[in-house]
Amino acid sequence: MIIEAGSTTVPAVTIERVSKAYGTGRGALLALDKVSLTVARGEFVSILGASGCGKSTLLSIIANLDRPTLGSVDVGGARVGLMFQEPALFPWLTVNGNIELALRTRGRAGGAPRNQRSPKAERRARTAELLEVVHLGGFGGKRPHELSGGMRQRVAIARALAQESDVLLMDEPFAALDAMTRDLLHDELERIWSERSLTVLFVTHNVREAVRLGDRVVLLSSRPGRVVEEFPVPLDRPRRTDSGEVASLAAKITDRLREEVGRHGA
Ligand SMILES: Nc1ncnc2c1ncn2[C@@H]1O[C@H](COP(=O)(O)OP(=O)(O)OP(=O)(O)O)[C@@H](O)[C@H]1O
Repeated sequence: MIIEAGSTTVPAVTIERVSKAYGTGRGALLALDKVSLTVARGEFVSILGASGCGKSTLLSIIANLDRPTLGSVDVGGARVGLMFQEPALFPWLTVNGNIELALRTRGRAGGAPRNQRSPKAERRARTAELLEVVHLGGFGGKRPHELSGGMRQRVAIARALAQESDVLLMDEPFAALDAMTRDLLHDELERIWSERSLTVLFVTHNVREAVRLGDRVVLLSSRPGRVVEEFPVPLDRPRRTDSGEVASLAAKITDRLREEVGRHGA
């Protein structure tokens, strides 16, 4: 749900003419070339592009893990969370332990203290709540290796919520999952996104997934990454990945993507 102030949308992320070169001189590699993009608060934007077009580089810059060579990114003080293809949970900690650690590094249990509980008891209660949100109630005592890939990604979503992220950057988070689990997680992510008014930038190679989830699909060119075209997705939610409407817009975007990949001989 895009958040508006009066009749204008409120930007959550403003990317202005961001270029990124790795290395210097003749050996320099231009990964991003003057990428500009504004994402509204509460918007879900899918970013699509061929392999190596700089999608991960762009997310690292937005997360302030890397700096642009030129240009700027403004997240207006929002808390930015990152989620990767691999959930990167601590294997020696239980599910509860992984979430509680995220709450501890946030320095509080999330939200205002609601009663006289100790910080530890508050973290426990908050962890239990978050596990319910991702439909993992009762799994808090398990260790990551005891969970399926889909369940581990749900823990990663709960951890991102524990960090109270306003903006969630997702780098192919469901790419390693089977189609059925992916469908389920699409539904859950969409529910959590709309309930919590999150802003999401979702990187994927999968065109249908991009259309299934996005308010907008932003197509990046092959290296160097540039914004080639943006496709609004005017389809009612919830959508189904295998619906005719999703397939038809995905086919149009795939044609454009092929053209772009062909142009660069990738
Ligand atoms: N630290 C680095 N040093 C040098 N080159 C890098 C570095 N990180 C990325 N690159 C190069 O920058 C380009 C963009 O990489 P990036 O990982 O951002 O692309 P991507 O679109 O996310 O790729 P993929 O879809 O394959 O994950 C690639 O050519 C990559 O080899």
